[in-house]
Amino acid sequence: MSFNCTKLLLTHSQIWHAATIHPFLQQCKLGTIKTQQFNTWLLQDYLFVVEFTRMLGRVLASAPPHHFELILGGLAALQDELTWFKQKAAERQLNLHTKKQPTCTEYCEYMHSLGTKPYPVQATALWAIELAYNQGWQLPGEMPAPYKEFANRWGNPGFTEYVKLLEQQADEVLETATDDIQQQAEEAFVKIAKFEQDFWQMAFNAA
Ligand SMILES: Cc1ncc(C[n+]2csc(CCO)c2C)c(N)n1
Repeated sequence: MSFNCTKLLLTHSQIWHAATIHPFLQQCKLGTIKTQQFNTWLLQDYLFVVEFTRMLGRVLASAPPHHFELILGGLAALQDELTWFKQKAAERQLNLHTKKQPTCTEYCEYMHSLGTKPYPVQATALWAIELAYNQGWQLPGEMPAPYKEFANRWGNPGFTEYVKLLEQQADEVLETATDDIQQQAEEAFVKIAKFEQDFWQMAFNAA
């Protein structure tokens, strides 16, 4: 089998499972998540998405021109995403000028470090980060209000399509990458899976 995103998911199915199926999301689905847990996630995720926006800017700077369209679409969508996060925080009377928790800080620093990695590694990381939310919010099934809005935002068919196109772009450059770069991409995938699991746990621990 050639080296691609499917292979990464198959090779690391267990850790990917832990990244996308977490009690935090299960309790959103059950409606039993505590406000403090959810609000912690919301605030920390806003801070994460700010740094993710910067990461996507760096991915664009490393990408071949025929990959620009998808990445530029993603960057444009982040304007709305950040505004929406601010709205959700305001509705809950949360202060966005909050300190990042250590897990969030570490993940953001890792995203920053990806900027010096070869493009196939960055494309793989971008796909993995988006897939984690696409699957994570989709897998539990229909969620009750107010979580339904969150689940739909990242579980909807349009977002699923975007993530598929990110996978295609990553696959295209992974297939012809050197063994060393493929190995770096694999390391990035595993690291991101662990960060995703830690991020859910960080919010869950806020109970
Ligand atoms: C910890 C964490 N991991 C992944 C995402 C996914 N994500 C990052 S930016 C964005 C908006 C669309 O590109 C989405 C869905 C997240 N939000 N938080």
